[in-house]
Amino acid sequence: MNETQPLLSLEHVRVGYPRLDGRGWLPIVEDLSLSLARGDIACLLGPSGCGKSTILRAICGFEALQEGEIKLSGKIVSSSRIQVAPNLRRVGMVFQDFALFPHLNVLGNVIFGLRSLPVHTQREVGLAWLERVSLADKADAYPHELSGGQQQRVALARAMAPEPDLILLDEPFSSLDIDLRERLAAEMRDILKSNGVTALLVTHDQFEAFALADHIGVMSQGRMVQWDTPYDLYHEPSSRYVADFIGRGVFVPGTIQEGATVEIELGRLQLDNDHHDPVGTVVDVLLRADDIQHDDTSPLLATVLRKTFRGADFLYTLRLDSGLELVAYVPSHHDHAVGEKIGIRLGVDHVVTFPK
Ligand SMILES: Nc1ncnc2c1ncn2[C@@H]1O[C@H](COP(=O)(O)OP(=O)(O)OP(=O)(O)O)[C@@H](O)[C@H]1O
Repeated sequence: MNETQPLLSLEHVRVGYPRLDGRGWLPIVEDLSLSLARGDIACLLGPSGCGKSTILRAICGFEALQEGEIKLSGKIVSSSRIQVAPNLRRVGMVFQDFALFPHLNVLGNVIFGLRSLPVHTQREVGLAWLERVSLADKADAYPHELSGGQQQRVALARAMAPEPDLILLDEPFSSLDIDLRERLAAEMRDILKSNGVTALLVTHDQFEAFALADHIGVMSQGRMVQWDTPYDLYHEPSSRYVADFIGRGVFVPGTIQEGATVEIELGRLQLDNDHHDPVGTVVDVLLRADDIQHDDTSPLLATVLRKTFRGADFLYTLRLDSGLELVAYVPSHHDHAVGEKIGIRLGVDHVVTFPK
C-alpha cells in the first residue's frame, strides 16, 4: 500500500443523465476533480440539485462516467470505458433514509455484509460494532423500535462492519432534529477517526460539514468551486459565491489605499501582505457577522433592523445612517429592541476582498 497515494481521487469527472426526450445527456457533474487521503473525512456542500448525490453514486459505481476517471487506492474503478461493479469496490454507503432492513433485528442488519465470514465471526464483529456505536444493548431490537438517531448509528455500523476502504454518507442526519444532528455529527467524527475510516459525506448543512470534515468541497451546478479546510473556507473564501454560501456576512464597498490598507465606510483595514490590487482600486470587502462587535462605548452607531435569537447570541441586522446594512453576532444578554441604536466597532482579523 502506497501511503502517499490518495485513497480516492476523481479526475475531470463528467456525469450526466439521459434526457427524457432521448436527445443526448443532461450534464450534472462537470469536470470535477478531488482527492482524499487515507483517514480523511471530507464533505461536499452545495445547494439542492448541484450534483452531490450523483458524485457519491458515481464513486459507488451506480452511475457511469462520461469522461474522467475515479481511482480507489490508485486503481481505476470508473472511466468512460471501465466500470468496476459496486460490490467489488470496497466502498460502504449510508443513505439519507438509513434504509435498514425492517425484518432483520439490529445485529442482523449490522452483519448483513459479512455473510462470507463464519457465523460466529459475523456475530463477534457485529457485536463489536454495536459496542462502538453504543448500541450493544439493542442487538435484538428491530429498526421500528429504535429512535432516529439509533437507527442512524445502526446504519453506520452496518456500513462499517465489512471494513470498507471508503465510506460514503448521503445526508445521513437530514431526517433528525437539530440537537441530535449536532451531537451525532460529533459522535460520527469520533467513530470514523478512531477507526481510521476514510469518509466522504454529502450535506447542505454547513454546520454539519464544519463539525465533521477535515476538508470541504463547495459545489455549484456540478462544479467544485473550492476544496479547502473548514477554517480556510470560512476565512479565505475564494469567490463571492463561497463567501455568500458559507457563514453570514455582507459585502461593503472599499478603496485600496497606501500601506496595503482598504478604506471602508466604517474605517481602515489592514490587508494581507500578499494583496496586490493597486492603490485606488475599488473592491468589495467581506464583513462577517463576527467581524462586527457590539460596544456600548463606541461612537459608531447602528440601528437594529432585525434580530434572530440563536441561544448564546443574537444575529442582528443593523443599518448605519448612510443606509449601509451589516450583520453582527451579539451575545444574547445584549437584548436590544428593533429600532434601537447600538454602538459597534470593527474587529476584523483577516480581510477578504473581491473585485467590484
Ligand atoms: N436518475 C436521474 N435521472 C435524471 N435526472 C436526475 C436523476 N437523478 C438526479 N437527477 C437530477 O440531477 C441533478 C442533481 O441531483 P443530485 O441528487 O445529485 O443533487 P444533490 O446536490 O445531491 O441535491 P440534494 O441536495 O437536493 O439531494 C438534479 O437536477 C436532479 O433532478
